[in-house]
Amino acid sequence: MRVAAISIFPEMFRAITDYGVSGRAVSEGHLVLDCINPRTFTHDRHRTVDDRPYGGGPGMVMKAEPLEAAIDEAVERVGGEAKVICLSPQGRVLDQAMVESLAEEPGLVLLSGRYEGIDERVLESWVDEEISIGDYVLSGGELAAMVLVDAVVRQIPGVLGHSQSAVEDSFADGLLDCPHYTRPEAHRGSRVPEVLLGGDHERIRRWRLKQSLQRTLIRRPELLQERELTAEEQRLLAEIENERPD
Ligand SMILES: Cc1cccc(C(=O)NCC2(NC(=O)c3cccc4nocc34)CCCC2)c1
Repeated sequence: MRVAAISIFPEMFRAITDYGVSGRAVSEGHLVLDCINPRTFTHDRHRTVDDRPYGGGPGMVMKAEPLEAAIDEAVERVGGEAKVICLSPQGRVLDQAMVESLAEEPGLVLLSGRYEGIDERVLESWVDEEISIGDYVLSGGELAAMVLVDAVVRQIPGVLGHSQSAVEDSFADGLLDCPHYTRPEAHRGSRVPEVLLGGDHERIRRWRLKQSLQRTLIRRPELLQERELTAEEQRLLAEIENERPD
């Protein structure tokens, strides 16, 4: 997958190109990430990318011209058929279904704002979709762009080893994760659940699924509303309901 990230802080993207799963995806060629700085497309002495807002008010607004030139370059780098996404608090909040859909795109251009935001004419004419990673105030869109790339790159075949993708398959479909444990068996007097110490893999699978269902029911019940439950999951939920203290 080819991605072009537009940002006045391109070095930030080293966080995903140089580490972990996304870093390996880059080194193995599953992901090509170009970072494009709108400042490259300024022509004044101060390389201005922002200016004061019409209508007054605090802060600055990112100028349309440098951003549009950067988007043009980005679309070319990505190879023409690119979906142009602006990471923005006004966007649709990212979820796993959107991640899986974005992973099907041949190329993505990700625009990250700074200051108070970007000139609206860029959104109107050049941006296909605005996406948010959540309802809180950030200093810029770069971390959001990196969250999106990290989530999307895990969907690319060959990026995750079999074991990791098995984890993805079992729980990425809308449940919270089960508890995880590793050595030692007893840590500060707290022991690992006996079921995990035996070798009964079917019993372990069922225990983990029940734990995920229980956590989802307690912490994020709304996730269960949206999700088809298998017969087994319905049985386990009934067990959980019966075991719940009144
Ligand atoms: C709830 C709320 C209301 C009004 C402004 C802001 C806010 O944070 N404004 C600042 C900016 N925020 C983001 O870009 C941003 C923020 C949050 C999630 C995101 N997902 O993608 C990009 C995101 C926008 C221009 C520069 C950074 C937040």
